[in-house]
Amino acid sequence: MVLEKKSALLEDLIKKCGGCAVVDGGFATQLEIHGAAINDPLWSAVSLIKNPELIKRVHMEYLEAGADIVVTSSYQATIPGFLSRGLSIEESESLLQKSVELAVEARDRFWEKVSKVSGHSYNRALVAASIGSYGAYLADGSEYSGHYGENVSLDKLKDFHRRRLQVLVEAGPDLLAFETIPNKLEAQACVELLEEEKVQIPAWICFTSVDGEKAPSGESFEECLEPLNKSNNIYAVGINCAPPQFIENLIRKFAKLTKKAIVVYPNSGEVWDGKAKQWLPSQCFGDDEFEMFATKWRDLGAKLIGGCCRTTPSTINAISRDL
Ligand SMILES: C[S+](C)CC[C@H](N)C(=O)O
Ligand SMILES: N[C@@H](CCS)C(=O)O
Ligand SMILES: [Zn+2]
Repeated sequence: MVLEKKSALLEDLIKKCGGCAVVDGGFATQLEIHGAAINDPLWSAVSLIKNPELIKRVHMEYLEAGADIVVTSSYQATIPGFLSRGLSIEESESLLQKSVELAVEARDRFWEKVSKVSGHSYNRALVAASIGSYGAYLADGSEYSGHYGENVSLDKLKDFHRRRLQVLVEAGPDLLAFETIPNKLEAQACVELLEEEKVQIPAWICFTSVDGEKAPSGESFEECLEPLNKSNNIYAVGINCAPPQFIENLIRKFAKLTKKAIVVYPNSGEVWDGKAKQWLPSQCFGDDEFEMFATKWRDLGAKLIGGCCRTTPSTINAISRDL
């Protein structure tokens, strides 16, 4: 019942937006633009320790740009990651909770401000708690390979995700955003966990893709979507942090494989070098191209559209104007 009410909130937002809501853009990218040093095993989540005020500022910038959904700073925030930094379990859990609080505070402050302006065109945004893949935690680029090795079982992945999920859910986000999932095993672990934990918050699960056809593991999306299609917890499925030129084909593919809403928020087209920990120049798309792409993606049926790494508030502004 609670799950249905919360899903209705998202459904209403999509309706208010005319059928397609705008997700924010590269969170880590905007932190870096403001000078944050994130070459760190915790990547963007290091800012939860070092500069929480900057996190709030970045959320505000995406809201001002027109994001209807803001994704929290918890992508690479994990309890084992914080523990290996010398933090206690209590401190680690409180940072996870803080990631949701910062986004909720930004959303509430922004909404209070714009509500006073007559004729504004904003919607009250929703907060999606980011849950990065196991590969993101490994910080070795394996969210783009999907190869976790033979020792990584379904149970191990569930154990990895369980406590963080509980803490994030407890913090009260509107949605859960599983990001850069690279294989079927992890997608299945996430779905089973949502059921086992009786989570009453709708979720989306986004995969990466490095060839525009399959998940990074080489598994077909037909296989990967199979456990998701059966789950009431999953509101939307899609792709994040893959190059934008793959998205049209992938939406067409997903539309044949699922009745779930489709969510897409690609990166700029640059490619992440997991060893060197830097973005390699590649075919890279700017705001004007994103604007054109977004119309196409909406027309193909995507209900949630935004940007991921190397996109900025100006990208989101272009998408928002367009949609
Ligand atoms: C989406 S990738 C660019 C995030 C960073 C990666 N997990 C790492 O730590 O190297
Ligand atoms: N939402 C994440 C990126 C996922 S690839 C972040 O920017 O921290
Ligand atoms: Zn990304």
